[in-house]
Amino acid sequence: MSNDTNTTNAATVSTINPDLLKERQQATFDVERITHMLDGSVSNTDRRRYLEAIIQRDPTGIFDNGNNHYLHRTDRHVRSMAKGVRLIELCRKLGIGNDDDCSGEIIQSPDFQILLEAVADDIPLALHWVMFQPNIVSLCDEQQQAEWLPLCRDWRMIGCYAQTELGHGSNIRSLETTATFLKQADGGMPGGSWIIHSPTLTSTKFWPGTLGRTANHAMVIARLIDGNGIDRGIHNFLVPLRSMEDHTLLKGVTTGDIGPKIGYNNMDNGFAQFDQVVIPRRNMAMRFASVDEDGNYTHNNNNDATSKVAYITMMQVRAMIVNGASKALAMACTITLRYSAVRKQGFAEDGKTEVQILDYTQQQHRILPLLAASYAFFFTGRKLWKQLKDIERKLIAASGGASDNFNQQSSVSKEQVSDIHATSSALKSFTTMVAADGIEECRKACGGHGYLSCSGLPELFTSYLQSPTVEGDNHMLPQQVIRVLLKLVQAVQQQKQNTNLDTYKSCNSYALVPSLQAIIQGRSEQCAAINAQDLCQLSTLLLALRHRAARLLLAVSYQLERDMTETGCSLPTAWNHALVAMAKASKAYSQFLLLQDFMEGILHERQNQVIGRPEVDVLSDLAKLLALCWIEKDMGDFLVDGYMRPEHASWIELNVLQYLSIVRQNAVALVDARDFSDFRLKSVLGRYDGNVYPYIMEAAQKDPLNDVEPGPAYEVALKRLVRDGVGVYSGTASRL
Ligand SMILES: Cc1cc2nc3c(=O)[nH]c(=O)nc-3n(C[C@H](O)[C@H](O)[C@H](O)COP(=O)(O)OP(=O)(O)OC[C@H]3O[C@@H](n4cnc5c(N)ncnc54)[C@H](O)[C@@H]3O)c2cc1C
Repeated sequence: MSNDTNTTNAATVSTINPDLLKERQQATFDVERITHMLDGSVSNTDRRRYLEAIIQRDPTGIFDNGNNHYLHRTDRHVRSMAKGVRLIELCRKLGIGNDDDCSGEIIQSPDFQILLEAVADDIPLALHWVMFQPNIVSLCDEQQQAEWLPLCRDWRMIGCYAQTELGHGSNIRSLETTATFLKQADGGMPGGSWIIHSPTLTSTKFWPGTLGRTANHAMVIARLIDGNGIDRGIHNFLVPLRSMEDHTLLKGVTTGDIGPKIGYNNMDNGFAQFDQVVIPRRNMAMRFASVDEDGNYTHNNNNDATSKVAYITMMQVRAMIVNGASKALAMACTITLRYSAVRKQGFAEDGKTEVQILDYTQQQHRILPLLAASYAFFFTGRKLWKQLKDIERKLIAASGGASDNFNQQSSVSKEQVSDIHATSSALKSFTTMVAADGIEECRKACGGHGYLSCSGLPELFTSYLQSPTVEGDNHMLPQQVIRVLLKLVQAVQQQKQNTNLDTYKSCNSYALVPSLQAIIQGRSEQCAAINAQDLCQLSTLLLALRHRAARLLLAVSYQLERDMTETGCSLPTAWNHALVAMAKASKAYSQFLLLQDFMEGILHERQNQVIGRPEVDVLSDLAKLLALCWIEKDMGDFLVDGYMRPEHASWIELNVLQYLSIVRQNAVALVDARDFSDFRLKSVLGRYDGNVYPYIMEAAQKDPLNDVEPGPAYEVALKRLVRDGVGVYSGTASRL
């Protein structure tokens, strides 16, 4: 393991907590093989460990996170910026990004992502690579890219993505910032200009990360008013905010930080107001639409494939989010499961031996399904990434063709592009919700010590809490999922009228078709398990999740139809009535996909001999536990239409208990396999050596509140109470 070399206080193997040692000794599989599987190969693991060591041993010491909790917000912002700058300096020294396929772009190198994670702190520059640069690549034409990308590569231009306004977030059609065309003849720059303006208070850009104090440019989303005064809706504009020489604000621009947030406070999420800011005409992102020197607006003649490539590129962030959900949840599980193995409360039957809290079934029931989910998210995140890359590759190959030949020229159908949008939307929504709730559950499961900052869990939780909101609010995304899936329902419904379902064959949602057909045709699907043993087969559990997903999807379709035909509701009203059902259907679809990908992933790794039989067994146990717990939680969904019977419900409960105890044996080894260093975990409870108590005390003693005796508040306040008697009861009547 890399962990024992990670911290300055690292324990040697001989000082590892005996309970943790015992947990590791009883593992039934090879931990390293799963680590290699998660990294992608043995050499990837070696490379990751090498890069992590570079961060941990950096001679400047800047990456030390030991004092994070004691720093004031401003100091943390400054320090994390210094980490970001040192990281880039190190990358240049190490030649990261020098490979042919990166052409000097550090952020294109997989090593950069590893180093970023190794830093284990949020870097204020992040939106530059998460949103700003990808926007230039996707939405700007070649000439614009040639001009701006080298500046980004060299970290002269540092950008953010400014879409959300004070008054509007989800409803981007109501954004108010304007970009009004000004001809040269009317006083504009040579070739024409845009005037970027915030006409109202509510049009203030509010929330963009990196905007407040860091970025010198913003990709601003504004309403385009062309030279003929026509509002063309929202478009992207590259707006300089600050001088690239001395970082001073440019004329007409006001920006600042939006203030402390629940978490993610290294980051300067910002506001910006524009007072008639003039930028060149060519600062409009012009790949898909352009405006000429006379202010005439045109949609560029890109074929469908080209626009879909841009769309797919942006969607890749979603795959990263699913993978991020896996890692964040796995970190929380690592902390909580190691701590649960070390922490003892209550007595065993002999009345003397104390019980590891991990042995309580309730503790297992709270944490082990989350551990299983973190593995499921890994397999799905990886598959989603591969699917998106594959579609992107095929679309790029087809992008020379004309728009109307799109389906013929490309092996990617329009249905497939919509389908991957639905898949990624459903998974983003579900996995980030599970991860956010799961981290908090892990925190609570550590009792009082989980409430300590030094447990690492509060910051993990509060930083992660943004994920359900950003990149599509989790409660909005199900609408997009259902909008796509309803077309599949329609195609299945119209099948008798010769509608071709073949176009859906390479779609993820096609897997729902057998259940959709059965339900539509009135053939009742029923769970075939005849005993508890049957009901823990992965294939049986997957069929149950498929049936439920299909049924809930059809329920949305029927509800919309009923509302509109029987009660005469308009579509928007019926749609609003169906929102709750949509959320349920989207979640059910995600669970089906996740289990299916988990099963396929295990098989794939086995076939490629990345893992052996013992690893297959332990991963299959995890997959079973996950599916059983999901079904147990929503049992009503499976009983309501008779898919399952009451005896199935009791078998599920029995099986949950059985698989909790099976998975429990390998719980610590399964989190060890994630190979999070102590440096990354930043948790006294989750330490690899399990020496929890000395380090809790060390953290307490380090608190600056303990620096002076008799306490910093004594002289300025407490003394007046205790010694000077301001609180002494004088017996007089109230004067209020
Ligand atoms: C940490 C953080 C970082 C961010 N970074 C950026 C950034 O870099 N750039 C940027 O531009 N923005 C950024 N944002 C803003 C983010 O994109 C928005 O917060 C998000 O899109 C949600 O919009 P909103 O906050 O206006 O919520 P609202 O749209 O006001 O939503 C509030 C509630 O209403 C519900 N709701 C709204 N409309 C509907 C509807 N039609 N149907 C059903 N329910 C509805 C939502 O589900 C939600 O529960 C960031 C936000 C956070 C918290």
